[in-house]
Amino acid sequence: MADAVHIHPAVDAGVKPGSGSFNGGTLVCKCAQDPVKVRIDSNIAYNHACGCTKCWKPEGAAFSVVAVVPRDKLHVTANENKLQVVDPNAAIQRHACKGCGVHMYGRIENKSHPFYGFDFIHPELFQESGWPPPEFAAFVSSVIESGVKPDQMAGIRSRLKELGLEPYDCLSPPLMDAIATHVAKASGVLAA
Ligand SMILES: N[C@@H](CCC(=O)N[C@@H](CSCO)C(=O)NCC(=O)O)C(=O)O
Ligand SMILES: [Zn+2]
Ligand SMILES: [Zn+2]
Repeated sequence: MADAVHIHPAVDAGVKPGSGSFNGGTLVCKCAQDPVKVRIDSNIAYNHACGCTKCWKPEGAAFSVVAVVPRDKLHVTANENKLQVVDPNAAIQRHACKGCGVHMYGRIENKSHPFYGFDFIHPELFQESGWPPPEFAAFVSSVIESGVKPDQMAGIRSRLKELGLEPYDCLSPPLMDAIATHVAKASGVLAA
């Protein structure tokens, strides 16, 4: 039998509820010395598991856990010189630590992108606990692009459902609606 796929260490033992009063904290990379630190001065939103090939995942995990914060609530507070952009051509410019490879934040620079104004972060990097848990799983079919066998997908989707993470092959319906609304307003189909 193929080895069981690990979704992500933050959810493999069950999705832990948040404290209900989380309001930010400090993300810390995995370098033993001179870690990069990023301060977040707000709660996180739309926390989800993501199966896409571009989001950073810890060793052995098939999914990342990723959420958004307003870009003006994010500040790099230590060792910013260790950060480099993984792919300058991607919509989300992921700033990774050159020492440990962890992605500290992903920023959208294109002002007409539907999610402009939000930065993507991995809440497991908070030194504080209590952040709101992932709510759904996005880009589930994309794990095949990272090497998961297609015949493992039924098991992965049922495990995600068991964890309460509804699997979607793009984003969740509210986020897809937000994208379509943005596009319809930009084209004039909907009043801005
Ligand atoms: N099948 C592709 C999908 C990649 C993709 O579109 N990822 C999304 C979600 S990332 C956070 O949820 C996205 O918006 N990407 C834009 C970008 O990465 O710049 C794959 O798996 O690579
Ligand atoms: Zn590092
Ligand atoms: Zn992703």
